[in-house]
Amino acid sequence: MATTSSGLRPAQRAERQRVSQQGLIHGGNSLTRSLNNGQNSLRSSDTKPLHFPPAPTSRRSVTPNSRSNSRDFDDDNDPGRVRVAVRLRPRNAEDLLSDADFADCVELQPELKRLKLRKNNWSSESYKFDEVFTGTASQKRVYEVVAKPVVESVLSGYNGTVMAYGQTGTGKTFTLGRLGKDDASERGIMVRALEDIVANISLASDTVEISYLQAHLPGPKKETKEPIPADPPTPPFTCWPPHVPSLLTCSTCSAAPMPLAPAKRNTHASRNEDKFFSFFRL
Ligand SMILES: Nc1ncnc2c1ncn2[C@@H]1O[C@H](COP(=O)(O)OP(=O)(O)OP(=O)(O)O)[C@@H](O)[C@H]1O
Repeated sequence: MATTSSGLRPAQRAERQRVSQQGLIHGGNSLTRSLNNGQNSLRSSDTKPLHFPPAPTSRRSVTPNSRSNSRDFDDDNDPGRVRVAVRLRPRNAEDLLSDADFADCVELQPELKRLKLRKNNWSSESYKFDEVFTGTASQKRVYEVVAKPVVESVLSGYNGTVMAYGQTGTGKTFTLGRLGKDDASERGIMVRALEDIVANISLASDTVEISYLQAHLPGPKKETKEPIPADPPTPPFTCWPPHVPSLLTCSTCSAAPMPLAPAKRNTHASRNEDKFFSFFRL
């Protein structure tokens, strides 16, 4: 988001806690077909397809973070760009307790795929995304719109990455990493992607390589001022046999220890600005 916290009213600052962006990076032409970082990540193995899947004509491609007064450019013809969705999480108990009402500073326009930030009564900025999810969007819908096309590309032989970006407490872990042990409908992108990948590969001949990376800004954080060391990148790892529980276990084992630091807005904050989840079919 282009707005800085220093210029925000309290309600706007609180609203920023609810808004996170999920960006997609994948190599195929698919729904959230954004970016073919494809040419570089194309596998040259004889056993893998070396063509891009055809671009579905029904899928729109728009550019995030365009101000409303800027030129909208429909770059459906740009197969290489990153596609970005924004998800507003529902108000949590703390928001409800403080009777925070965000409607006066943030307006979602899902049908236009826009998010409007009101700076004051006279001025607002509008940002356009590939997809806009309101607080009622289900985990299933977010997966199907944002990540499933990446999975489809991976199954076609390309590498793919789903990245969640946002301030602490905006729902990155919820969107990507929720396991759904108690409520299966809460399964996040990671679990759903693994389920689809494992269901569509040959257990006899395929291997899946996964990389899970969490990144945050090194140095003091605004809310606590204590320094938090940067995570080392988690190296890609492979699992055999490739079934979901073992992949998730490997993911947990391989992940660098996560620094946890309670924040005002998230008592379980991992303090990660970005979470990436990449998968490669080998
Ligand atoms: N879409 C959602 N629906 C319901 N609850 C949500 C949603 N998104 C997030 N939450 C809740 O909001 C809280 C903060 O979410 P989460 O821990 O995923 O944030 P985060 O962005 O990963 O934070 P951090 O970067 O500090 O780890 C959690 O209690 C989570 O369950």
